[in-house]
Amino acid sequence: MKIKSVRARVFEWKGKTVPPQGNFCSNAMDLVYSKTETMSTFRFHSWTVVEIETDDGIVGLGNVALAPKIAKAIIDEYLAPLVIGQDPWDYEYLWQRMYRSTHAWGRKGVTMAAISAVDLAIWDILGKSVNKPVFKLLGGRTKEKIPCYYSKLYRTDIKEMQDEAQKFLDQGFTMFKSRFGYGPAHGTQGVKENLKAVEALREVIGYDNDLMLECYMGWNLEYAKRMLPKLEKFQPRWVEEPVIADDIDGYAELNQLTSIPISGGEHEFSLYGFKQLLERKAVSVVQYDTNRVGGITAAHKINALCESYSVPVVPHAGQMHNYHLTMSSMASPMSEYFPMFDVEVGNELFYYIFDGEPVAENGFLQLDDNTPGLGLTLKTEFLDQFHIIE
Ligand SMILES: O=C(O)C(=O)C[C@@H](O)CO
Ligand SMILES: [Mg+2]
Repeated sequence: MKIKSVRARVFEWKGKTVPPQGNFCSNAMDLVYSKTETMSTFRFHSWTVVEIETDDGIVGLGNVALAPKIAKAIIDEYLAPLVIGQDPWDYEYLWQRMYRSTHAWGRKGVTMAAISAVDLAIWDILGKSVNKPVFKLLGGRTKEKIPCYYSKLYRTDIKEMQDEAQKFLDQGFTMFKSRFGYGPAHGTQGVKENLKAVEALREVIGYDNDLMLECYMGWNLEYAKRMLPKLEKFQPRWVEEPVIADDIDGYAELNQLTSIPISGGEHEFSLYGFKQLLERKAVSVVQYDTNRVGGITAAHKINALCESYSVPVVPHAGQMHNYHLTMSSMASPMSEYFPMFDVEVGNELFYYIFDGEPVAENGFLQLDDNTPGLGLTLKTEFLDQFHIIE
C-alpha cells in the first residue's frame, strides 16, 4: 500500500457563534494590557481537515485546529511531499521524516500540529486497512467504557453556572471542569469572584463529585501562589494551566506548593516536551492533545512515558483522536468531554465537521470494537455554513 495523495482543506465556520462575554475565561492575554476582551485570541472557528488517500482507495482523515491556515500551508508545502509514495505502515519512519526535516523551525507549535494531522490520517488508514479501530492497534480495550468529565462552565453569571452544572449533574456526570474568569489584572475583587464561583459550584455538585478548575494560562506564579491555598478547601481534582506553558519552573513550584494537583500539557509538544514536564515534576496530570502533540505516533509514546512516572494522562478536549489513546492505555483514566453546543470557543466545532463522535451517557463514552480507523466521517449537514479553502 502506498500514499497517493494528501489534501488539506480549511473549514472556516461562517455560522452563528456565541459572542464573547466579559470575564468568560482567564487566559494568557489577560496579563497583557488590552481594552478589548482577551479570549478572542483563543477562538477556534476554523479547522483544517486532512484527507490522505492510498493507491488502493483507502482515505484517512486527520485534523488540526491550531492556526489552521498556516498548518495547511505547512502540510501542502513541506509534509505532503515527504509522505506521498510512501507506505503508511512505515509510520515511525514517516513521522521522523516530518519531524526532522522541519526541525530547524518546527519542533513545537503549528508545525507539530500539522505533523499531528498527517499522522492522524495515517493511523486512520492503518485501522481501515485491517478493519480495526485505531485503539486496537495501540493496546486494545483497557476499559469497558471511558469515564468522562463535563467540560464547559465558563465564567458567566453564577446562577447560570449553577444551573448548567445541575443540568449535567442530572444527566449523570460526576466530574466537571469550570473556568476561572479572573486573574492578576482583577485584584482582590477578582480573587473573591474566583472563589465565589468555585463555592457556588460545590454547592450544586457537592464533594462526592469531582471539580476541575481551568486557568488557561491566565495567572502568573505570584497570583497562583496566593490562590492555591485559598482553593484547597474546595478540594479541586486539579488546577489546570495556572501559568504559561514555558514557565516550567513555575509549574513545578506550584505542583509542590499545596495538595492541589497541577495539570497541563495542551500547549506542550513532542515526547521531549513531556519528558521535561515529568522529569521536573511540573504536572501531576498530563493533558496533551493528540492533534497537536505529534499525532498518535507521539501520543502513544507519551502514554508509556507517563505510565512509567505514574502520572495520569487526560488528553485535552475529548474528540475521537484522543479517545483512542485513552481507551488503549492504563495511563489514561478518563477523557474530557464537550457536549455539542452552539459554536462558542470552538471546541464544539468538531461536531459540525465530523460524524462519528460518541455521545456521553451517564458520564461515560463508548468506542465500537468494530468501527475501523478513527471512526470519523465528514459531516454534510452543516457544509453550507462553512467557507472551505482548498
Ligand atoms: O478544554 C480545555 O482544557 C481548554 O483549555 C479549552 C479552552 O477553551 C479553555 O477552556
Ligand atoms: Mg485546558
